[in-house]
Amino acid sequence: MKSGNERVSPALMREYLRMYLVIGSVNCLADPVRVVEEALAGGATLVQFREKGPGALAGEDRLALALRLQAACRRAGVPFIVNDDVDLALEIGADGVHIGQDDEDAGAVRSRIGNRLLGVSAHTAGEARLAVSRGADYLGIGPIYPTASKADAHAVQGPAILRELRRSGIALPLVGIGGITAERAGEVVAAGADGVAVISAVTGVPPGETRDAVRRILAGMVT
Ligand SMILES: Cc1ncc(COP(=O)(O)OP(=O)(O)O)c(N)n1
Ligand SMILES: Cc1nc(C(=O)O)sc1CCOP(=O)(O)O
Ligand SMILES: [Mg+2]
Repeated sequence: MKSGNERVSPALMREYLRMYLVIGSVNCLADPVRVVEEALAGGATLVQFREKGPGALAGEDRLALALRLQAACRRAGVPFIVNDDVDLALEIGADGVHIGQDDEDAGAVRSRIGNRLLGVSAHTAGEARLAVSRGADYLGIGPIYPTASKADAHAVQGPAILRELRRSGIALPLVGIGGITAERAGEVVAAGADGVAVISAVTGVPPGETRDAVRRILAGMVT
């Protein structure tokens, strides 16, 4: 990723959001490092380490996996973001953090992480405006469609939420998340997202097919 001491520009952030892989070991049918390497070869533009849920790694195993995935991203020049755990992100020198409405306060996280990337989940225009004022670089908006990858997901919003946020004046880079497939990626971007964040559409394909899964999603966004 481009390094420097300044906040990421909205233009570069939009590029990073294009094909955003969210991944944890529990999501994978193959070694997560292999999945990430193949996804990067297919054109993934940003990777989030989301190691949570039943069966998730903890302690040293979790740290070791984070370091291996981070190294794969560094080799590919793609930013690596940690979900929820600001301490882990700082410990390993990650490129950023993604937090939700039930996580640490976005303003406090911004103070802790300096100019690293900060993503914040938002479900309404009010949450979006607050996240912007607290220093978010992008917003994760979802679930756009039904998802089996997050047990405590909010109600499905449909692509309409993206149009609504844009209409209400939210100009920050946005990424749609939740149930997005190659077939649906085009309508998510057409509704106002700068890209798509996916788990199962990439991690749920048979080993060896990950690169093509990513390529199909990218192709689905070309209008
Ligand atoms: C890109 C992106 N958008 C939204 C989320 C969800 O974050 P959150 O609501 O904090 O839920 P968890 O992922 O922590 O369960 C995300 N992780 N990434
Ligand atoms: C991590 C996450 N956050 C969501 C939200 O709505 O904020 S939905 C979700 C899971 C996305 O996984 P899949 O691509 O397999 O549906
Ligand atoms: Mg969270």
